Amino acid sequence: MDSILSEYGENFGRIQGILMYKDFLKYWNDVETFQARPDDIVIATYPKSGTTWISEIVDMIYKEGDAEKCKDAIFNRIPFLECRNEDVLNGNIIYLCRNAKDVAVSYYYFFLMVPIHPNPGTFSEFVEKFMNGHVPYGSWYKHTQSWWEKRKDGQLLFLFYEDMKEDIRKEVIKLIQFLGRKPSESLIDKIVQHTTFQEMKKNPFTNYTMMPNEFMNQKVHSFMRKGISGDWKNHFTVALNEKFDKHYEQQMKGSTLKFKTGI
Ligand SMILES: Nc1ncnc2c1ncn2[C@@H]1O[C@H](COP(=O)(O)O)[C@@H](OP(=O)(O)O)[C@H]1O
Ligand SMILES: CCc1ccc(OS(=O)(=O)O)cc1
Repeated sequence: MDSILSEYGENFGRIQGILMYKDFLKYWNDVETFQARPDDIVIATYPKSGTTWISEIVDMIYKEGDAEKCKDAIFNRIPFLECRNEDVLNGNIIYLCRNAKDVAVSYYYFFLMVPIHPNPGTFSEFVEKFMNGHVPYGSWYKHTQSWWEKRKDGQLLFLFYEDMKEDIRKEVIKLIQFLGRKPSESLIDKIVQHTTFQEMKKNPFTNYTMMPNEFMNQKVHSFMRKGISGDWKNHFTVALNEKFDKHYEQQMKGSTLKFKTGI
């Protein structure tokens, strides 16, 4: 066992070198051999980028804006398909990404509240792990860039959390159109209203309160923590920010993928 893996403990393993929850590895073969149908929709995200938010919006589109039909835990309505062989992926894909600094902040608090994780240490120690990809799902830099390159293949709608924060109506219209539906004002209104941070925070089907405390301890803080862009400014010191930016430039060199780092 390598030193990173031993720090994470028995509930973690590696797949293709990437750190992963062991429970997700059990069915890895099924994940790899999964065949999407052309009318399937796959949502892809790096953790803490707004997976729950985009999932609720997509399900509301499918349920034609009827929130009554969305009354089951979000992870049952939109099940996780963690990782798979992209070559056989012929369904439509929605990729949602979020700037690295806010993801690192959100991930840090996720480590603190979900006891399966090792103690993340100080924020700056955690950021070091994040920069090295020593977190579940591995390197944010590789994840986002590989999906950014795939957008050219078509069938992929690439969205940004920051754009959703800035103008949710615009992004919801893009989603409705991508899913081949008509963006009526009434459908957009219902979705926008139902998926605000405040609504999703109090909705037991999206706020993960259905999970027992032993799995997710919402006494530490709620799963729906802040839901803002730019919270990194409250966590990164000037020195840490400079170090992060330097590393970021190296990792993203040559990439045309650009983020808004705070609205
Ligand atoms: N409706 C919404 N609007 C804005 N942010 C939302 C949201 N629903 C969830 N989020 C935020 O998305 C992050 C969780 O992402 P995921 O679902 O991929 O785990 C959390 O970020 P914060 O920890 O910064 O608050 C959470 O608050
Ligand atoms: C700890 C299990 C778990 C749950 C949810 C995850 O995804 S996300 O952060 O909501 O994107 C990842 C791991």
